[in-house]
Amino acid sequence: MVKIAPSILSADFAILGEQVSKVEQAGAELLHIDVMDGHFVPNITIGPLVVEALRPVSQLIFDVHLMIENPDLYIKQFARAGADIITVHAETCPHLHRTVQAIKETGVKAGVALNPSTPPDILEYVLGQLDLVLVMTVNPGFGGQKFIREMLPKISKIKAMLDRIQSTALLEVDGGVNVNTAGEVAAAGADTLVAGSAIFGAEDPAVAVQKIKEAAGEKNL
Ligand SMILES: O=C(CO)[C@@H](O)[C@H](O)COP(=O)(O)O
Ligand SMILES: [Fe+2]
Repeated sequence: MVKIAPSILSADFAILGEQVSKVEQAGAELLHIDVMDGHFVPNITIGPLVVEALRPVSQLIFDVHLMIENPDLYIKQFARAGADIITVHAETCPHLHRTVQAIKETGVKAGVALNPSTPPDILEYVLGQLDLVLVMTVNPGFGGQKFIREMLPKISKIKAMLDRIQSTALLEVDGGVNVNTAGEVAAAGADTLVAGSAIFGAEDPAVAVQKIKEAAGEKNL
C-alpha cells in the first residue's frame, strides 16, 4: 500500500492543528509541509515556527519540502523545529552532495526534489545517500495545479535507478495527485503520494485520504 502525505498548503490555517489531527486519524503516514520563499518559487508560505507549533500535536512523519534558495542556511532550524525528512530542490543546490550531508548531520532524513524539467541523471551520484526522492508533477509554487502526465516515465526511470542500487529510499510524487491520477502514479513506481487540494479541499479530508489510498492500490494490483 502506498503512503499518503497530505500537504498542509491547502489546509485551513485558522484550524491547522485540527486539520492535521483529522488526516492523522484517517491513516495518513506523513505530513507534507511546503516551504516557499518567494524567490525560488513565486509564492511565500510557512517557516520553522509552524513546524515547531505542530510538532507536539502530531506523531506523523514531518516531510518538509523546501522550495527555497540557499536551503543550507535553514537546515538546522527546520531540524530543530521537528522535521523528520528535509527535502531540497536539486535546482537550488550547486553543491548537492554537501547539502545532503548537511541534512544528515542534523540527524534528519534527506530528500532531493526535481522540478518537471530537471532530468533524473542529476541524482546519480547522490542517490545512495538519499532517504527520499521527490518527483514534482507540477511546477512548484502552488497547490491545485494540473498533473503533468509526461512525468510518469520519469517516475519509472527513477524507480529503476533506486532498484538498481537496492535503495530503500521513498519515491514520492507531488502535484496534482488525486483519485484520478493516484493509480497511474503508483503503477509507475511511486510509494508515497503527496496530495493537498484533493484532501484538504474535499468535504471530508479523512474520506479523501482513504479514497486516494484505494485508487493507488487498485491499479497497483
Ligand atoms: O509542493 C507543492 C507545490 O509546489 C505541493 O506539495 C502542493 O501543495 C500540492 O498540491 P496539490 O497539487 O496536491 O493540490
Ligand atoms: Fe510539496
